[in-house]
Amino acid sequence: MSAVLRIESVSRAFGGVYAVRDVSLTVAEGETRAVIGPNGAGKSTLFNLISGHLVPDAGTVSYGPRGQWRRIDGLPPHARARLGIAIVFQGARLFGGMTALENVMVGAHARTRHGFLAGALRLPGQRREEAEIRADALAALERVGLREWAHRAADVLPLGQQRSLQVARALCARPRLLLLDEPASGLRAAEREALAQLIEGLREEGLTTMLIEHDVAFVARLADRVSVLDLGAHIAEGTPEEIRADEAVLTAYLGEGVS
Ligand SMILES: Nc1ncnc2c1ncn2[C@@H]1O[C@H](COP(=O)(O)OP(=O)(O)OP(=O)(O)O)[C@@H](O)[C@H]1O
Repeated sequence: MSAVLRIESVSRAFGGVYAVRDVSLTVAEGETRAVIGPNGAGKSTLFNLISGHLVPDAGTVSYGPRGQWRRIDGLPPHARARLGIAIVFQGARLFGGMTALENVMVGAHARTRHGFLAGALRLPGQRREEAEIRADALAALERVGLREWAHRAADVLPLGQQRSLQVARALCARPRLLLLDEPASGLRAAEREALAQLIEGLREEGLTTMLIEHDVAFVARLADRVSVLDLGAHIAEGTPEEIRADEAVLTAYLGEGVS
C-alpha cells in the first residue's frame, strides 16, 4: 500500500528538553493510524509539527498523495487545506452565531477559488459556487449524521455533535488526509461510541486518518495501526493487539493502565 504521510527523524525541544525526539513513522493510504502515549509523551507536539503550528528542530514531515511527495514542515497551517489535509484541533471552536450548515460551509471555502469573503459578498460569479458549497456542506452533515441539525445554532448542539460537526467541516474541504487531535476528549460514553462509528465509516470510505489519543481503549477498535510515544520517543508500533501486549508500552502506561 502506498504512503500518504511520512515523518522522518523529527525532533523538537523546549528549553533544551525534547518533547519529541527522533520520531519516524509512515501512514499508509486508507489507513486509520492512532498515536497514543501517556501524559507528556509528546503527542500534541507531534500533532503540531504535522499541522504546522510548530516547526521541527530536525527532521522532515512529507505528504505524498498519489506518490506526489512534498515537504510540509515549515509550511504555514493554512497551506495544508489546499493540499488536501484537514485538521480538527482539540478544543476547536465553532462559530457560535452560525448554524451547523454555515459552520460547515466555512470549511468548504478553504478549497474554493473565491474564498469566504467573496462568497459572503455574493458577487455574481460566485453564486453557482456557493450553491455547490451548500450542497457539499449538506452532504458532509449527512455523512456525520447531522443532516437534521443543519439549521440549528451550532453552539447549542451537545458536545458529541459539536465534535461531529467539526469533522463535517473538515470533510467539506474534501481532504485526502484527516488529522484529529484527541477527538474523544471530554465526551460521554455514548458520544464516544458515535464518534468511533463515524471514524470507522470514514475508514470504510477509504479516507486516511491520523488521530492523537490519550485513551487506548478508544483507538483499539478503530485503528489499523497504533504508534506509541513515551517521553518524546516512538517506542512501539503495531496493530492494537500487538500494542496491548507490548512490554515497553505496558511499562510506559504503568500506573495509568492500558485499558
Ligand atoms: N510550548 C511548550 N513549552 C514548553 N514545554 C512544552 C511545550 N509544549 C510541550 N512541552 C513539553 O513537552 C513535553 C510533551 O508535551 P506534549 O503536550 O506534546 O505531550 P502530550 O503527549 O500531548 O501530553 P498530554 O497527553 O498530557 O496532552 C511535556 O514535557 C511538555 O511539558
